Amino acid sequence: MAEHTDDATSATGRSSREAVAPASGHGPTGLTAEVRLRRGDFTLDMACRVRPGEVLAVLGPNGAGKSTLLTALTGSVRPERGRVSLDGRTWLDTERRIDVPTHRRGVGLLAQRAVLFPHLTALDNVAFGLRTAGVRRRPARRAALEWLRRTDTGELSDRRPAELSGGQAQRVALARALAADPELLLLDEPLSALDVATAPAMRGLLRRVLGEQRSPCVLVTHDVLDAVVLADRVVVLDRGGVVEQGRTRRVLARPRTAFTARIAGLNLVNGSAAGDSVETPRGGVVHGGVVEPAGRGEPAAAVFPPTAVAVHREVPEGSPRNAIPVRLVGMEPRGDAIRLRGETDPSEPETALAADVTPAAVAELGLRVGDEVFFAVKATEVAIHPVSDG
Ligand SMILES: Nc1ncnc2c1ncn2[C@@H]1O[C@H](COP(=O)(O)OP(=O)(O)OP(=O)(O)O)[C@@H](O)[C@H]1O
Repeated sequence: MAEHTDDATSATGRSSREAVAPASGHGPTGLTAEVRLRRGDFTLDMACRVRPGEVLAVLGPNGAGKSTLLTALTGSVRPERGRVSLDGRTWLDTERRIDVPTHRRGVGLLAQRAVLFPHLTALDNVAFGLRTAGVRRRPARRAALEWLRRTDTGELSDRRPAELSGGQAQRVALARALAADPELLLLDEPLSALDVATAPAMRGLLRRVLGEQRSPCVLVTHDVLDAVVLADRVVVLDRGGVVEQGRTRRVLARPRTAFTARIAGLNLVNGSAAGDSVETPRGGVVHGGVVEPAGRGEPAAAVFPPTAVAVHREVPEGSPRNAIPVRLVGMEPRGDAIRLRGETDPSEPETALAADVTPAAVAELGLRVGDEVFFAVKATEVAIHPVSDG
């Protein structure tokens, strides 16, 4: 996935460094969008930029404007003011009265539930888009079969949607969206309708195929794990505006709004994959259960909830625990518990981890901010995920 800076998304403002890029003709520049769109009492007013091959996750509470942003990008609703361009081609410019219709925007959309033609086989569903783009029947079917293989549904090519599970149908819908070689890929809660047994495999598949994509991708999700695994950058919307944005890891590690803090309630230890563990750049190792295998040395994260962490003064012995040395940098009440924040690397505050412990445990250990302690977590509580570089 692409390299980028932190601040490629900003609240709308003409003085912003993120003014819409001029049509350059110097190769792909990705998506640039600046929209103001009113729906009833609600106004979406934001700007974002997504580079070629980059995945931008859009997070935010219900009603924040995530779906409204997608309608502005697809062209199904026209913003009252705005500009949208893709690789320097203008899709929308309200000042210049340009508004390219949806069907000419080259958008591939994967929705919550697969929308497939019920009377067509999986193969014909995927080939359909290619046929309408003028590809002849046989090459279209060949390409469609290849896309089904890439989404692990090659053996389902003759089935109709009614004969597919939700997860299988979603894979076919992904194949269809990608087969059309979209200029912009939009994923609208692509995993939220899948059950807990199916979602991880689909998330892994998305990670693989998005890693190979050159078009920019906007991913709307409620699940912070989707952002961690799939996105290079995140933008957090609230009441129609951008409240946080930046590289995924940084935004989640240093949340600046209550919403982000709530959704970011997962510990992440980033490093590189080594079988059923993650090796950190400073030589630490965290063991866990592999959710999706990653090649040795690939970027990976060990993920665990603060409630799974126990705090010790000394390294706990004789149990299958990870013991991560930390310096306590924060202590605050959280419901019935106390949330401790522990810094693992003073030069990188974003590596801080959280532990939810009882007030009794804090009193018993006599914990104070500044103490050097160990955060212990059982390997069975840790999930190892391959992650984006974000
Ligand atoms: N057609 C419409 N007419 C009037 N208001 C609308 C319309 N569509 C959406 N809204 C309002 O716009 C606001 C943003 O809605 P939107 O669906 O974009 O939020 P969201 O972030 O996608 O929420 P969710 O996570 O619940 O899907 C909401 O207050 C919603 O009520």
